[in-house]
Amino acid sequence: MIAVSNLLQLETGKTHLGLTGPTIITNDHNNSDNNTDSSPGEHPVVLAEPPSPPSAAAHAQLPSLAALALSDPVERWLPDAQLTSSSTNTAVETTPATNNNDATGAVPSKGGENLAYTYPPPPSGDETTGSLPYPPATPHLTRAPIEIATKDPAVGRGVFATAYIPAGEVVEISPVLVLDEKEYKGRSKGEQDDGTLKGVEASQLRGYVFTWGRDGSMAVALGIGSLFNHSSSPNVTYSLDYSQYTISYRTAKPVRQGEELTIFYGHSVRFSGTDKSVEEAVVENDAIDDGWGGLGGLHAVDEEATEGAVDPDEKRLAHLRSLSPQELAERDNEIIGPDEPEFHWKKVTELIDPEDAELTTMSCYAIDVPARHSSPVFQFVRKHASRKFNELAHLKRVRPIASRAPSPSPPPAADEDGDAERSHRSDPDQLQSVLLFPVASAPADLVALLAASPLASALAPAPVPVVYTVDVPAEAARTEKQAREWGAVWPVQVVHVREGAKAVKRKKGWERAKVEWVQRQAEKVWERAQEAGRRGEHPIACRVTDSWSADFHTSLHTPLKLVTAHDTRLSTGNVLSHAASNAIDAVAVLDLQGGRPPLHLFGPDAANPPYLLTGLTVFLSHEPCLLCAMSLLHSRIKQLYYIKRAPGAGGCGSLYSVHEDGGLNHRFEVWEWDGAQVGGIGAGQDDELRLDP
Ligand SMILES: C[S@@+](CC[C@H](N)C(=O)[O-])C[C@H]1O[C@@H](n2cnc3c(N)ncnc32)[C@H](O)[C@@H]1O
Repeated sequence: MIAVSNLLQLETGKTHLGLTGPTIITNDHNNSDNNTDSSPGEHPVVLAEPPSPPSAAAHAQLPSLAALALSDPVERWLPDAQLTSSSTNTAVETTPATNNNDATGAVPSKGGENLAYTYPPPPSGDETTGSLPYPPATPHLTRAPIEIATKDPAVGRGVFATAYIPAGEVVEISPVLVLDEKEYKGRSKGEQDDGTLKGVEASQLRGYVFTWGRDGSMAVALGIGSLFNHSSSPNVTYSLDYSQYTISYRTAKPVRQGEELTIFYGHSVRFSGTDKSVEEAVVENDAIDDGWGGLGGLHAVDEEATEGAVDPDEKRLAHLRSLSPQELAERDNEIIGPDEPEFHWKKVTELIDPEDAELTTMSCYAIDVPARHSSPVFQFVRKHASRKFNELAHLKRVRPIASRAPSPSPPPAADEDGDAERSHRSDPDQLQSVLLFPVASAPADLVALLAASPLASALAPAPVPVVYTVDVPAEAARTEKQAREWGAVWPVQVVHVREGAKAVKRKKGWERAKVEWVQRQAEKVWERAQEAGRRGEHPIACRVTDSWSADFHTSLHTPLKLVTAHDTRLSTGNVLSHAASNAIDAVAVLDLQGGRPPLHLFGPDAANPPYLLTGLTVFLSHEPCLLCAMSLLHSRIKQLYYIKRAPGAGGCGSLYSVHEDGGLNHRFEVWEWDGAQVGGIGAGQDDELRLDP
């Protein structure tokens, strides 16, 4: 049971516990991932519930395991500010519930709610003799090399490896005993909570139950499942199987012989009476019910840590709110160029911006003739050109011999119709090189044709000069700089027009408000990925949001998030449960339930009616693998931002660039974090994380 206090109430009055297992519906008010999105005192709105696991009272007609698993790692909510400001008549509301049931004393939260729910200490045994309540080792039958032992009386029994266990091994599948809310809490839904523990919750079992679904049911894991102790860096992850009524436990990391196998009980935990918990279970200050599951009785908030602390985001918002509309617009619209320190993103593209292109050359035939004889050469070329279009249109046709040697600024060259004439007029005997044909498309009998051409007659009795090959620029220059550099090879035309798909890297920068919006979304997905890692999953997360539009968003706009999901390959044993897939599935489930936020909350790119992820933006902690990149493409996303590359596996820049393959039926923009690798959001571990090891 996670954060019993962290209840969500829909308009129906239905109350939900934070989910156990990787499933998440989060109370905005308390969830770190959204705290910075919210105004204090306001509460999030859950627009839709993911498919519900069965309640203890409704075990018939179970949904498929797959359907449940898909929604497991998913959080969905709308930002408070938007909902309160723009959708007061929206169909749903949430209110924080309270829980005063704390055997060890209620710990009031900032808002006056009692959020604490502290674990009881393990049975103490006989203090006078120091004997343990249970034998130091307990016999059991399991195929996994594990033993139940008490190595630290303050923690009680735990599960230890008797031999090395590789990562990914299922070490236990525990059947569960499900208790409904009334049985567990000793009171019916809606019944006044008088602050005393009742029912099963009043017993020792309080420290042994897992939240089971969202209707208040709790599950006792029979077998070894109840004996895993908590760690904030666990080596075992687990998943709930609502159809089988089991919880399976799988190693998330290799475990050494003698090492304790631990699971993660919840975002922050408190164990009464055990000093160990203080170092072991660091209390994190603002997240309570992450819905990850874990055993019951999770405490809540560390008030001391948050008391008086000013949320930096709140401070920022307060400043922004103090600005006049004009001041705000000026600030928001200031363009931050890609080379400025605040700009942390680089576009992921294989396409080369023509303005940055290096010189490429092609081989051509040329001939040197006095300027006065240029015209017969041009006529000859026109007559024998094998292509309808002029393959050398991007080049000046003529180069005065004097300028053949490279020079920083070649003299203006003669062209076919104008400059040649001028050069002819200025000095008709000036020798100049004239381009004939690209070698690849020249007539096979070029020399013979020239010998029979009017040029030969014009030059007679002098012979037709030798035809030679010369390398010339293969493309027109796009900038004066390119024209200067490439012109040293052969005079080239300058074309200032940008064209189509190639013109992808317009370096105009982003509005300040967009820079901040992208940064905040990226930080949130990164936090979520780290969180997943702490729980023994691969530290990969995905966040689906609306798309930035300068006409629609301001820096006061609360980032809208449709879903956030994390990778669940380790807990589910399904190698396809990548974060992006989980997120895409979650959006589909949301839509099936009609739970997508009202369209007016989205920027103008969102499809109307909604269709897949059309027009939406996706933030990923890591570059998507090829499969996920294709899934995002099929989902019709508008943009993708990722923080870390996945060398050898990524489908958006590393192995391949799915997002700009002209043969596929959709394209999207991709940006990669380019900020500090130390101290920034991309800092730290998993640089080389492979998505498909
Ligand atoms: C599910 S039980 C685990 C098995 C338990 N140690 C036993 O002996 O039965 C949960 C209880 O174990 C203890 N515990 C688990 N993890 C702990 C930790 N990291 N630090 C201190 N106590 C812990 C707490 O007393 C908690 O109520």
